[in-house]
Amino acid sequence: MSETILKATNISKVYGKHKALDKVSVEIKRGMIYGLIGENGAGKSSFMRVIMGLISIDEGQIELFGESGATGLQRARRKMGQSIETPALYPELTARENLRVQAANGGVSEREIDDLLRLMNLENTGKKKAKNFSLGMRQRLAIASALITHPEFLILDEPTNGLDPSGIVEMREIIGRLVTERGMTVLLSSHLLDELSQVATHYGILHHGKLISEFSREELADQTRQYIELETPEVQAAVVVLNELGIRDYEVVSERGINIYERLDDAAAINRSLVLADVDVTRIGATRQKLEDYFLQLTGGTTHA
Ligand SMILES: Nc1ncnc2c1ncn2[C@@H]1O[C@H](COP(=O)(O)OP(=O)(O)OP(=O)(O)O)[C@@H](O)[C@H]1O
Repeated sequence: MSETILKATNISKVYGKHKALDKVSVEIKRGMIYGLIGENGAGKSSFMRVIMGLISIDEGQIELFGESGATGLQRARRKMGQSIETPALYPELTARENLRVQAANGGVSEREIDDLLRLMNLENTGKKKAKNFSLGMRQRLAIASALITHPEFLILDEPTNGLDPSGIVEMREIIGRLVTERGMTVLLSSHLLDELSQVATHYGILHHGKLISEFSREELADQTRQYIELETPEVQAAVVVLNELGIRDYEVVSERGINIYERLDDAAAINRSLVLADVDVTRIGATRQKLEDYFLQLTGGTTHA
């Protein structure tokens, strides 16, 4: 991962008196899937629009594919696709027919339509017209339309919004494929950290127009790591047993609570040892910090994602 695809520096956007973006800096390298997370109104769409050149900025610099300045950015944006302003889907046409029209509009060949239909899990939609598609199918068709011109960098605004759990999983898989099969770079947004948790390689948390935190997938996994949650009225006695079992990576988190960060598959055996030592256990089990709790922690816990 070396080439910088997007370098946005100190981007600010003001609507009247409202600062929708406040000195936002983001760097995206080739092959990254960058997830922009923020509650409604945090500025996600504004940032994406700014990057695509759909709205102007009040402050800051944008560099795309190493290019800057009006002409350079215009050239660079030809290598980009987006689903911010969803291309009009023709409701009376099938998925294939829609893509044919998009190919004609984009002045590109129809050669890849089959591959795009497969990539987007739309190959079996046959004669079904777009007006009869589910929301997930419509979103996938919109992405297929954005891909018809072979973009290297794709911007997707809330691609999982409104989808049911299986639709979300499908969308995540598809986005993963864009990177593995097509070598693309993706910037996408969601108001839920959890929805992008298994797809993005990097995250930026946007809150009231400010980028308040950035972390990688690995850092997120560390922050929200799995542990065994042990609840007992006899914390001191339990600690003695844990030490006897050779468990070192644990933390007493409350008067009745201990989090154990190792031997995650051994909760039953740990429970047996505690009971044998006459330590009351009111609850024991593997758990993981909820991503949305982590999000609230980052944003100050005052708002809901
Ligand atoms: N054209 C506009 N004129 C005035 N205010 C705007 C305009 N577009 C956006 N805003 C305001 O700027 C802020 C950021 O909006 P933006 O759409 O970028 O947020 P978002 O994170 O994408 O939220 P959502 O998920 O609701 O789309 C919001 O307070 C919004 O009301």
